[in-house]
Formats: sequence, C-alpha cells, structure tokens
Amino acid sequence: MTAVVLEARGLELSFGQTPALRGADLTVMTGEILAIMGPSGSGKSTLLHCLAGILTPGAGEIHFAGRRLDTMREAERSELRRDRFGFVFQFGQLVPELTAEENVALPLLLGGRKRAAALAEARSWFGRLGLDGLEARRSGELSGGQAQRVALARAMVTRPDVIFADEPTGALDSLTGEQVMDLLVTTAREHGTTVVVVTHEARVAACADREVIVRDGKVTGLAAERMAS
Ligand SMILES: Nc1ncnc2c1ncn2[C@@H]1O[C@H](COP(=O)(O)OP(=O)(O)OP(=O)(O)O)[C@@H](O)[C@H]1O
Repeated sequence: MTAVVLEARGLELSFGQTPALRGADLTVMTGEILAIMGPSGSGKSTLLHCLAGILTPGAGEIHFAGRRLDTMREAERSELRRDRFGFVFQFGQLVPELTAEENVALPLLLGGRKRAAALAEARSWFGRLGLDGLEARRSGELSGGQAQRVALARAMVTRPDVIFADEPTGALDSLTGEQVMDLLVTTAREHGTTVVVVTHEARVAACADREVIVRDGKVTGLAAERMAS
C-alpha cells in the first residue's frame, strides 16, 4: 500500500485583500509525480509554497509524513526544508558567485557536512545529469538547460523525500525543457522521490502520474474538471 506523504486540508491564504487559496485540499502519495496546473493567478505557486513550508496558510492544515507542518516552529520547518525537501524554481536559483559544484554542495554544507565530502557527493551528480566537465563553471557560464540541471542536482543531493518544482521548464525552449523534465522524472523515479511540479505546460504535466487543476484557490481533479466543462 502506498502511503500519503503530504496532505493539505482546507487551506486558505490571502495577500492583503487578495485571496490566493480558498479552501484548497490536496493529498500527495509517496513516490508520486504530481503536476499542478491551472490558470495564471489561480493559486498554484501559493499552494506549492504552503506545501513546502515556505508560506504559512491563514487557515487549514498541512501534514508531512504524519507531522503537522503549518504549526511547526520556523526553525524546525527550515530544518525540514533543508533535509527532506528539494527545490527547483524557474529562474535565478543558483548562487552566481559559486561554481556549479559548490552550488550543488550547498545544501550539504548548510547541513553540516565537511567541505571535501560535500563536494565529492556533489560531483557524483554531474555525470548522472549529463553535466560532466561543468563542475567549475559559474552560473553565468552555463546555458539555461545546464543551469536547470545543476539546480536539479542541488535539489537531489540531499536525497530529499519531496522535490517541489515551480515552472522548472518555464524559461527553457521546448526541447531543452523536455530534457530537463525527463531527467527530473527519471531521477525521481530511480530514488523513489515524490515530485510536486507546478506547470502551465501540458507536455510537462504529461510526464506526471497525476494532474490536478487549481482554480480560484481550490484544487479540482482532472476528471471533475472535464465533467464540468
Ligand atoms: N507576494 C504576493 N503579494 C501579493 N499578492 C500575491 C503574492 N503572491 C501571489 N499573490 C496573488 O495571489 C494570487 C495567486 O497567486 P499565485 O502566484 O499563487 O498564482 P499562480 O497560479 O501560481 O499564477 P502564475 O501561473 O501566473 O504563476 C494572485 O492573485 C496573485 O496576484
């Protein structure tokens, strides 16, 4: 039987007068690759940030691996984000002053790993992700696709339970985007990592095991969505 890894119930969150989530419910199973789609401004990123413990909802509950995430102390939540979650965003996520391998090693260094061991572990991801030879480059010297693969290596290096990806292919041309998404899916499946990916691209969502739609701050399944239209 597959276990639930993340569960959100009745999430509500407003930015000032703007409601972003209005009673969002979502259950994510361990090892599942879940795509979150929906119109612009519907609340997808806000939902992802709540699930990842970056934003705290105004109402509702979030459970991760049986623990209540939304009421956790910030220090504990940030530890959880560092050790159990990985993140891939659309842009600007690599630290420009660091080399590619230092960027990948960063979560390990922040977790207290010794520099030599962290760098060795970081380097071991380069071959797997088609990045051989790029270890010493800085982000300004990488193509968009290479930078996203480095970001993927950085997200995977701690062997997280869940990877949260927000439009990971949004800044890439379609072929490069497809390659990055393929790598994300293959690597996640190999390691049993759960992936929650926000995307507006049907091609990206097609790589997922399941797709949900966020509309007006609520989550609907694809089947319900089709019946309503
Ligand atoms: N930091 C913020 N401050 C104020 N309003 C915000 C903030 N973040 C999001 N919002 C608002 O909350 C609503 C949901 O935004 P969110 O970014 O979650 O939508 P989205 O579905 O991810 O959109 P997109 O596909 O365009 O990225 C929108 O009305 C947005 O303008």
